[in-house]
Amino acid sequence: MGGDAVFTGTVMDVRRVAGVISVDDYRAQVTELLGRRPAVSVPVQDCAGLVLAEDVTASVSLPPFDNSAMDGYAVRSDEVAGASEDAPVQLRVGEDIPAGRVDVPPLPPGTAHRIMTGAPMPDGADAVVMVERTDGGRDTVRVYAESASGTHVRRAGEDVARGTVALTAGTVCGPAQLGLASAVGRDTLAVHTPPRVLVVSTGTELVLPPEPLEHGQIYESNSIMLAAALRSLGCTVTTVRSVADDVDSFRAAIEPALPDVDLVVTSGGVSAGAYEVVKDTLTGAGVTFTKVAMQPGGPQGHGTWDGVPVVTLPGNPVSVLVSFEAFLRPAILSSLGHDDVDRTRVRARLLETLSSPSGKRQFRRGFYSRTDGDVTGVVGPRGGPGSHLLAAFTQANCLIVLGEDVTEAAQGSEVDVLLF
Ligand SMILES: Nc1nc2c(c(=O)[nH]1)N[C@H]1C(S)=C(S)[C@@H](COP(=O)(O)OP(=O)(O)OC[C@H]3O[C@@H](n4cnc5c(N)ncnc54)[C@H](O)[C@@H]3O)O[C@H]1N2
Ligand code: MOO
Repeated sequence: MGGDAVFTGTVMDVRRVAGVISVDDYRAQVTELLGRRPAVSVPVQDCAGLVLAEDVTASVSLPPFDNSAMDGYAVRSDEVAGASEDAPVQLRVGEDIPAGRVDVPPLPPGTAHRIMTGAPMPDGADAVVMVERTDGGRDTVRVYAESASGTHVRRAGEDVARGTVALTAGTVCGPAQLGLASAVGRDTLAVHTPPRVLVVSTGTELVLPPEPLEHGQIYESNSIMLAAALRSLGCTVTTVRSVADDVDSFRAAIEPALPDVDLVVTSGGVSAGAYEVVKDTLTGAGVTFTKVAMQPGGPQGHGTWDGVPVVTLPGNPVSVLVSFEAFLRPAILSSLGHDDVDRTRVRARLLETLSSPSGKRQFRRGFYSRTDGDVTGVVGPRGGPGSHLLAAFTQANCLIVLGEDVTEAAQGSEVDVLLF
């Protein structure tokens, strides 16, 4: 079937459903809420993974001076012209020039300076003969090979010219970028630093391991997942792992921490029943609660609490992780200055037929694999659509995305897959 396959299903414009917002619009709102993190000066060694908030101009050229690419002898190329095993050229050995020598004397005619890799070329020398092409002499040296002008010489500025922009704002600082920043003399860089996040799990039923459970109680797991996901983006995370469904307890758990965090992420207490502690506390107090046209992860809220951005996620564990993928991850990456905030998206052929609610974008946990000779790959679901089915998530390496207009995606049809 491959690319010829079509989805069956009815088309529905989610924007026409009262009170429901599309995934893309909601993602844009959360991204706007988080904004752009301020630029902060950070030691270079702590910048891995962060995005530059400035152009880095080279204060020195790279290399900063002409230097030797080999251990050997700095020579005048015309003096070793024609040298060979049978007709070696003999030169007097002048100075030793190890790397780091700063008082390099010029090269007199008829002389070779012993020079090491990275050491500055002496004035008068225009080539290096590798030690292997000589007898390695200390007072005089026999040179067995000619060396054209420029041979084994690394020219000043051939990598980076002083005064030019070595790295542009918006660059993601990986090992090579941080190496270059150091090489051009920087010890700090202006970068967008990740937010400090307070993660709060609400629910009177929540118990922390290893306390024994009573019937009706469950072990708390959302804060562990969220903290891990947030830390993978570099965030500093503190957690409040279990707040009872009671407005006073919720306030008491969060308000004292607000001055020290940049973002609050809650889970639970946002749907339609009684005891919706997050909704009860924050409705009309800076947070808007919405239904997003997606499954799982429908009930959502976002806004500010005493000026601090708050994102309130639904309580079901799979909804938490899918919401992180759909909203928090792109919004945080954007706040950190990343242009590319999306997971790698590929097309894959479905290994079994899936159904999806009309008018909602469905995210199914899946396992994607490349197939030989296939530019896309194949994907099969892991577990059903239920947002309580966390175990299946641990078997997944991707999310299968079924669009709002899809009610059934047939086995063999192509679907979008977001790779973790
Ligand atoms: N009448 C309606 N009921 C529900 C609706 C609805 O639209 N109308 N939406 C359903 C959907 S979809 C979701 S998702 C949930 C969201 O509910 P809440 O955000 O209020 O979450 P809770 O009820 O507090 O918890 C849901 C579920 O998740 C478990 N949970 C919560 N926190 C944790 C945690 N930290 N660790 C592990 N598990 C957690 C909780 O025990 C519940 O089973 O509402 C539906 N209902
Ligand atoms: O939309 Mo809820 O998050 O599935 O179970």
